[in-house]
Amino acid sequence: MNGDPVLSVSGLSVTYDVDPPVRAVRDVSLTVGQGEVLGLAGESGCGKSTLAYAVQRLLKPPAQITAGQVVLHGTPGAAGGDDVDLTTLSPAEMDRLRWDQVAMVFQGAMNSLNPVLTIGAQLADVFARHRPGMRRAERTETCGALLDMVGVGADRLRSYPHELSGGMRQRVMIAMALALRPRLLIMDEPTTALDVLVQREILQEISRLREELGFSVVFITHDLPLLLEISHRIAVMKGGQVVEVGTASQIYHDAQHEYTKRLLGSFPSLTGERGDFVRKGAAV
Ligand SMILES: Nc1ncnc2c1ncn2[C@@H]1O[C@H](COP(=O)(O)OP(=O)(O)OP(=O)(O)O)[C@@H](O)[C@H]1O
Repeated sequence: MNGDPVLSVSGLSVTYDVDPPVRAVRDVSLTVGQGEVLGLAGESGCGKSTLAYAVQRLLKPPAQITAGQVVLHGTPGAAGGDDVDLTTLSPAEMDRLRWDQVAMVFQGAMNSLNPVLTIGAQLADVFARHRPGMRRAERTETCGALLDMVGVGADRLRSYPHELSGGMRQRVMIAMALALRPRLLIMDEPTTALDVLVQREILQEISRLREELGFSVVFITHDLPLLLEISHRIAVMKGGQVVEVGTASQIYHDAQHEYTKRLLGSFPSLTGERGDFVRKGAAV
């Protein structure tokens, strides 16, 4: 990992308290560096989403964090720059940090926009809640700038969700997630529902924004070839545990764990043209 850590997860365990209990996340430890893209790979059901929701403290019963810490490290020199263990915060304290410091774009997020409110109104709502002192004119201007930033265009402020394509709506969700300039963006299968070209455009956009704004990304997907392209490091999960962490190149060229090797082997595309791209390296 390069740079100071933004997030350190240590010994985190989550259980769904059903009968019999499901230990969905088992003793997971991970670190995310400043400006880093950490890919989280693994087959369906291995616990990726549960881990992401636990970090954001968005789990609901019967899910329970049974052990571990999720420390959000402060920005050196910034006010209130202490390390905070998110698992110890009250719901109200966590509400203040969520979106502001750690934001999430989840699978199908584009369908969670309110159909009867304009895009502008929904973006403005983030500022109304988290930046109550912001004047209306500034809010409108900032929302327009955000839509420009993600390539939707400020002229769409008055559009309703149904007037935008799926890709555009997902860009709006990314704008919303970045509105308060969080230091960490968690993306859980953010482009799975989109066609491949739109998916690629959005990934390039995220990469550009990350370079411009300097936030870190945890990118979750079962699409290992995609992760090899876009991640600095990749953590491979199986049965609730992280079985291997390495740079994209280490994972591709020198996977240590049998499961990682099997996962790599299950994507024939890695030996084709795309594999060639991967072998030349470089995060997006
Ligand atoms: N509400 C729930 N009650 C009981 N078990 C659950 C619940 N939600 C998830 N699980 C179980 O927890 C485990 C981890 O699920 P999770 O959704 O985190 O995996 P995932 O890797 O994100 O999968 P996917 O890629 O399909 O989203 C699975 O065994 C799943 O069946």
